Amino acid sequence: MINKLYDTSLGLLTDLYQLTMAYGYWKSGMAEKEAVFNLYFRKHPFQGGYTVACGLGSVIDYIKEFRFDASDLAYLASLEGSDGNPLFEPAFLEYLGALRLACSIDAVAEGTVVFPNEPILRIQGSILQCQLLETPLLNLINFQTLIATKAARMRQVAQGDVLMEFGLRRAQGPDGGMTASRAAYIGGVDATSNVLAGKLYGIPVKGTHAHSWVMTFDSELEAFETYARYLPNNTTLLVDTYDTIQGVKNAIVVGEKLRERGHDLGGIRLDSGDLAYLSIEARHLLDAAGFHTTQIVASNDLDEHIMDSLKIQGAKISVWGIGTKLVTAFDQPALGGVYKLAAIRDPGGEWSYKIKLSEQAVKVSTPGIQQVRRYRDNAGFIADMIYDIHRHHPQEASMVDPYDFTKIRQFDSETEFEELLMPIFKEGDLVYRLPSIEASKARVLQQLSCFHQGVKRLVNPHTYPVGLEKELFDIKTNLVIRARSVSKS
Ligand SMILES: Nc1ncnc2c1ncn2[C@@H]1O[C@H](COP(=O)(O)OP(=O)(O)OP(=O)(O)O)[C@@H](O)[C@H]1O
Ligand SMILES: O=P(O)(O)OC[C@H]1O[C@H](OP(=O)(O)OP(=O)(O)O)[C@H](O)[C@@H]1O
Ligand SMILES: O=C(O)c1cccnc1
Repeated sequence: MINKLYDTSLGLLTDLYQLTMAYGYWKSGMAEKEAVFNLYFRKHPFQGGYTVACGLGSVIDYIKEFRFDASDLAYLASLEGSDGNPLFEPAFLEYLGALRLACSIDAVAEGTVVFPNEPILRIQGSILQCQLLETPLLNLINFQTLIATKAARMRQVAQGDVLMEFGLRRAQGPDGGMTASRAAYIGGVDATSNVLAGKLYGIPVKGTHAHSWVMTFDSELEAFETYARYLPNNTTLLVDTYDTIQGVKNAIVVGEKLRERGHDLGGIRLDSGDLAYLSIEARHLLDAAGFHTTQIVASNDLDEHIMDSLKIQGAKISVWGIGTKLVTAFDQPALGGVYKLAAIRDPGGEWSYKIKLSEQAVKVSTPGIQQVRRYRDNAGFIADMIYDIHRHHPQEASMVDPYDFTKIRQFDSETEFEELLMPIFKEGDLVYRLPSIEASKARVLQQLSCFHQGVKRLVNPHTYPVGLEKELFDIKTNLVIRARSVSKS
């Protein structure tokens, strides 16, 4: 999608430092050193208790398209260092021009519920190639995961109501709008007003009309009548341009005419004022006139908290139109996903595990070639365990709380589980069939239904247990101790 938007290949959609490091690896003969990186986040967005992974579809498109074309190389050749000489030598640019990605990528499926420190993507390949992918992978996963999570939160509040995404006009540019529409649909909205997203992603498109339609006519009634005459099968009338209650009455007049012609009044839309009071009044008026199935649509700066409050107030809203707060993730506009080196293969073929130290314990990275095991019982998911695929003995496991090593949980060989990371690319070849966008959307609901209600609540959610398998925990602890002593010596 984005390459079409900008009419270019996408090798340069990265930070300059990835290219300067790549050059350094190439010059020093380290380019082919094998490495493993993990992409994960440290804290749920929106002070929530869960996160919905999204963006793998775009990652697959990106990796398939990845290359540096002649114009990219010409641009890189024009870059200069501080001494005015070219930053990159021609032989390196030739190397980039011939580069074909040969990384192996394992990832969790789109729509999977994930938790802090769990790898969403694990990338294994030459250090040079893994490094080049850091920025684009974070770009593709962070935003879509954020928006899918926001939409999932709204879906949890809306329960069975219809959710429409109206955000394109407020989105962060064209690509922000397109990706938000895709991620919001996977996360839980039913339709979008974004017609290009409808065409390209197969998302249902829906909409009402704007205030300008009403203002164009001499009266609101004439505006409603004209709209209903020409769009009798798409008639949701915006009733708040002048006086909302009078607007509902005018909509009922038009609804009666629609009925005489064999159609029905689809809905009315409220876009200002007290949405609880007005929706209850509108429902009375509509029901009294026999319009029991006419929907009440609400919009106006809605988010999951206002929706929740409106539900508690008994608002009679059955369709929610949500724009700005959804597509911009208004209260937390970025997910802090990171991409960290976890292992490097020695010349002898052995893996050497790596950690990034930090003063804050939560920021110390976890080493190893990781997989996530999600345990369940009859009631649903009970805990996730991050383990090292080369070390762990799969039958029985001890899981350590990484922030309190005295908390240890045992899982016997009878406990059911699923593994979250699946092979996506093997040495550059795609080995995964991306599920349909509908299947990814269904996965979110199916996954969320298996978590305790406390994990899903909006305020002070319960912390779902995520631990490290004991052997991995010990490896990490020893590496931290060693790294701290080296940094002091
Ligand atoms: N009953 C309610 N409880 C909680 N929040 C509400 C309720 N009714 C509306 N809201 C929210 O309150 C905010 C009201 O926005 P605002 O102050 O812009 O008023 P307005 O009615 O939209 O006025 P305007 O005519 O300028 O559009 C919106 O975010 C809306 O979703
Ligand atoms: O409020 P949002 O969640 O972003 O939903 C989209 C909004 O976009 C439209 O109006 P617009 O905001 O363009 O104009 P208005 O504020 O005058 O209604 C629509 O009427 C909604 O209010
Ligand atoms: O169809 C609508 O009602 C709509 C579309 C975009 C933004 N606001 C409303």
